[in-house]
Amino acid sequence: MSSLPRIATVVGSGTMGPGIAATLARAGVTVRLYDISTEAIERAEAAYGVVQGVLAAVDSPSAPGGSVTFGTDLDASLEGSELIIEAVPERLDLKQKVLADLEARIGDEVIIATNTSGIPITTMGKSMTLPGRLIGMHWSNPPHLIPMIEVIPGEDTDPALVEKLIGIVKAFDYVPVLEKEIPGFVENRVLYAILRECMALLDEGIVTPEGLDACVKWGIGYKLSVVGPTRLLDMAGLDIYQAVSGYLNKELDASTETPKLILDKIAEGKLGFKSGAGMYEYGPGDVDAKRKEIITGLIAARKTLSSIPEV
Ligand SMILES: NC(=O)C1=CN([C@@H]2O[C@H](COP(=O)(O)OP(=O)(O)OC[C@H]3O[C@@H](n4cnc5c(N)ncnc54)[C@H](O)[C@@H]3O)[C@@H](O)[C@H]2O)C=CC1
Ligand SMILES: Cc1ncc(C(=O)O)c(C(=O)O)c1O
Repeated sequence: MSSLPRIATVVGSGTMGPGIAATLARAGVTVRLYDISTEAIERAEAAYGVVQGVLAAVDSPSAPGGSVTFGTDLDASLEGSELIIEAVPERLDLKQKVLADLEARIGDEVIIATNTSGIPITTMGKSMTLPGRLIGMHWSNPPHLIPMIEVIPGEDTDPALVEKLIGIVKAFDYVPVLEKEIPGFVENRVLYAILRECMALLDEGIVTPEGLDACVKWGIGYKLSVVGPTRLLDMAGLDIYQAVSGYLNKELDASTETPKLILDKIAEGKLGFKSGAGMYEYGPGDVDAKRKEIITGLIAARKTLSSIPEV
């Protein structure tokens, strides 16, 4: 029998919601995508069409019977749902409010998974009557293309739920990574360590944005897409790591605040693709073209990586 829920609800249809919904639907789940905003639901309906094409292109597991419906009526969206995936903005107060509100509308047996980027699950569950039903399920963006999900139980999570969620993730052919709870979880701790150093290098004028992107993409990203960091150390030699880390680690950026470079851009309204400018400037049509190039590249890379042995 499939571990997948028959009906699932995704709460929040922004950047992440449509891809999450589409991935589950393609695996045969009846998915209801809910948002508080009508405009967000309209955008999600348009995004869903594009995402479906991408899932077909990567030969994502396909089972009959799945579907996505879109709506702004919460009770209708929760009707019969066995799994709720919360994907509202990354604010603890908002998430706690949404979780408490959801709980008041559902039966005790319904599981709630949160897609938080790194807020501790235990903290989030403090607003809940049954925090045992809450678990972290952190998808990576774009969620319909990155086939790995972090599974993070909080202190109060029912242990049986951990195995259940791992079974669900495997059932749609993604790789579950079980982790102990820590702010940022594993993926974003690593990503944000890289991004902190990158922003410091740009701020100090050590390299251009184009140079940084080329260096990290080919020197680090390409290699790490084939060999993980632990195996990379064996390939390089632990003695080399000792020699370099001995003088380099103390030089690395250790700031604890968001870089000024980023705060200045945000103050100018430059948020990235969503506002037409960010780290780079975009002319008419450029954002759509870049999005397309990224998706095409990720499809090609995923196919290649899926066809080679794990090292
Ligand atoms: N954007 C990313 O790259 C990733 C984001 N995440 C996490 O996923 C969550 C969602 O992120 P995004 O999709 O990027 O956010 P977003 O801001 O693009 O979308 C959030 C959506 O939630 C809706 N919303 C706000 N309040 C709501 C409520 N009370 N009920 C229902 N919907 C509500 C908004 O209208 C919006 O459409 C966050 O916790 C984020 O940290 C996780 C992985 C990657
Ligand atoms: C910049 C950034 N921040 C957070 C996340 C996340 O995983 O929550 C991502 C991502 O790629 O998924 C990200 O790029």
